[in-house]
Amino acid sequence: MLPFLTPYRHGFVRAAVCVPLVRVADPAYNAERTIALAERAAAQHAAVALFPELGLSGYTCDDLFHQSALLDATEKALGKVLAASEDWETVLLLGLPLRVEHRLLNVCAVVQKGTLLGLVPKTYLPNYREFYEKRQFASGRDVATREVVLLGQTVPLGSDLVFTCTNLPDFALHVEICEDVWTPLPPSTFGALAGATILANLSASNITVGKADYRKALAAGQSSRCLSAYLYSAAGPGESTNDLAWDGHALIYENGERLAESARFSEDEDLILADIDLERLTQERMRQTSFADSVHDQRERLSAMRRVPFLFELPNAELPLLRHIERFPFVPDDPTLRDAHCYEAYNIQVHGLHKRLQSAKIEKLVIGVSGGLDSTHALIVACNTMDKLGLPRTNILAYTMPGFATSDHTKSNAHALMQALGVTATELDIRPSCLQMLKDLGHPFHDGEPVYDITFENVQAGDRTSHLFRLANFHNGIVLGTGDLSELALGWCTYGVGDHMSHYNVNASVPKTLIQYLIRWVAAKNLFGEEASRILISIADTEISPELIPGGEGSDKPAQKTEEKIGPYALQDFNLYYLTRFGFAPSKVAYLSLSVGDSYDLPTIKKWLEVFLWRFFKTSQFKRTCVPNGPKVGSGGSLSPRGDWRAPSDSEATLWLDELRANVP
Ligand SMILES: Nc1ncnc2c1ncn2[C@@H]1O[C@H](COP(=O)(O)OP(=O)(O)OC[C@H]2O[C@@H]([n+]3cccc(C(=O)O)c3)[C@H](O)[C@@H]2O)[C@@H](O)[C@H]1O
Ligand SMILES: Nc1ncnc2c1ncn2[C@@H]1O[C@H](COP(=O)(O)OP(=O)(O)OP(=O)(O)O)[C@@H](O)[C@H]1O
Ligand SMILES: NC(=O)CC[C@H](N)C(=O)O
Repeated sequence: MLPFLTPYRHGFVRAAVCVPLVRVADPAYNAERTIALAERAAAQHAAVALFPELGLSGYTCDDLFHQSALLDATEKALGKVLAASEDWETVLLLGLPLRVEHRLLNVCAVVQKGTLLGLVPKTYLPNYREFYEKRQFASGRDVATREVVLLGQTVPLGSDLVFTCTNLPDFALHVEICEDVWTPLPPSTFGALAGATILANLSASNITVGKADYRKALAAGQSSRCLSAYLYSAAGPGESTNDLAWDGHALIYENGERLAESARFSEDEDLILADIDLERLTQERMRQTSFADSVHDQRERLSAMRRVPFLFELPNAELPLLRHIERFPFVPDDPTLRDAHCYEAYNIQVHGLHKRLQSAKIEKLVIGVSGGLDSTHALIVACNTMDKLGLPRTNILAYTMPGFATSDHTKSNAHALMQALGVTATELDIRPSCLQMLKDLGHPFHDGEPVYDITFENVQAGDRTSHLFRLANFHNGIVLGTGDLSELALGWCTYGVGDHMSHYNVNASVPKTLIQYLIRWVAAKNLFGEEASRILISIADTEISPELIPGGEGSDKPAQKTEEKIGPYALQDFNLYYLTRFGFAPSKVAYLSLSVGDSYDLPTIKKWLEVFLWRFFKTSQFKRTCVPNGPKVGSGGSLSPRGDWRAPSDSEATLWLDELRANVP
């Protein structure tokens, strides 16, 4: 088995996109520069390395393409690269002009370990505005043969080739050339439907103002629509600037996400690398059933496509993961993106509640406000919803309900918040009714014994819920739920008569790490005024606790620290995202978590992942199979049985735990 610390162990392959220095009509020089970059890609254990369109001759040769001397020399240059490739595992994608059936094709030679695996011709030749390719070239559609003899090898030729790695079947490659992806039906679409996970484009796109963004949109769009990776390499320094300019734009995209991009306009050659998550792509194809429907519709064409097998010896060495992994998948590192996510999450929540109140013709909300994160955020959403409905915020009946372990700190924050927001604030002491219930149960706490068991905890959570529901009846309102996605994943809520239940829950699809950030975001935007912002920051800074078990004598702090019990939310939200959104095995989740490169070491990651697996797969699904309504907020996140997550409440967790224990050192 490969070492744990290599991307190749976890379903990734490494891709390189190269922008060599070229000299127009100097194939010997171009071969030399190509070999130098290919060697670098091979040394980095890349599985594939892409070069630009017509890179061995230069793209801008114009009518020189019809000079035999140039064509002969370019074939010779290919022979040189082919010979150099003997020792490399990396599959090289090289651009050159090639004579076939008395026509000139613009092709990609697919080369590995001294073998010509295939030749892929350009299908769509641009012949408009600055482009005159039809003057020199024919399309791949214009030749009848499906095989040529080149440099002594018999090689398949066509845009219908899918290069499939026999020992890593998810690694399947399709190639197209520049303009091909500018068309409504790019050849790579069929490549993807035929099973290719990596689509490569050899390009020689000249640069004009704004065009780089357009290329990125194409790469993002094609990779998303095809649930694939998209590699793109535009020609760079050295191409003729007779009438055009070249920026050496190299891109690696995966399912709409940019993994790597070159610094453009460099006067030097360039090479970018990224590790592509093939498992993520194949998981996505399995999940998105419309992908298979498209295969069905195109089956005639797809079944005629040809597979070219090749072997890629996996590097048996520790390698760093060349890919940025964020600790907080629900809260992006990039400030602009994060701001946009917060705006959307918040508005989705408000929109959901707005519609529910309107359609139920109910104008009042009942909510328990603890001074903790979840109820604070739900209260903010409630206020904004009332504002939008044109109803007074006093229609929000907010109750702070101290129990046996409520700290002065959270209680005073709860009061201050309710006042600053202008809602109807009431304090309701639950201790008498809890004591009554503990007495009815015969619980020793009623007789003064410090027994703080689950019953003691849930009596308080249940009593609050019981009060809130009856208050809703009494005032003709609905109970606003506050429990978040992370708690639902971990089963960290009191079932039924407890914080599990409400009439509508705006937080059900919002993970704790995002709630924490949303509260800071609302404060930073000062959406509810200075005083509210100050309190929001204080709440966001408070240690997370359910406050159900009292601290020691004279202590104002509750005994429970949630994250000591169920693990840091930073880790558990990470686990939640990768397990439920992508279906990755626990060992891969641990590997990704370690690849974040922050202060969490592997034993810590493993320990809390084990807790997550046990709680998520074994003990808490019954809580998720019956949850109140609430809007789905993020792509990685709804556990509603009516939406994203339908699962048996009586399954085993052994499989996941064993996989973790067996495969994580
Ligand atoms: N598979 C299954 N199908 C159907 N029912 C099942 C079941 N497994 C257990 N049960 C039943 O469910 C009971 C367990 O569920 P439950 O009554 O909810 O109790 P439980 O999950 O044991 O306790 C709730 C936990 O959530 C924590 N909590 C509560 C409230 C708020 C927060 C917070 O921080 O936000 C945290 C609290 O500290 C405690 O650890 C079992 O005693 C059993 O009766
Ligand atoms: N002292 C309290 N007063 C009023 N409501 C409370 C109180 N404690 C808990 N609740 C209600 O029960 C819900 C669950 O309690 P819990 O303490 O888990 O959540 P929270 O305090 O809002 O946020 P966090 O989960 O971050 O602590 C709260 O969101 C709140 O609606
Ligand atoms: N070489 C090409 O096929 C270039 C055409 C493409 N539309 C571009 O501008 O990049």
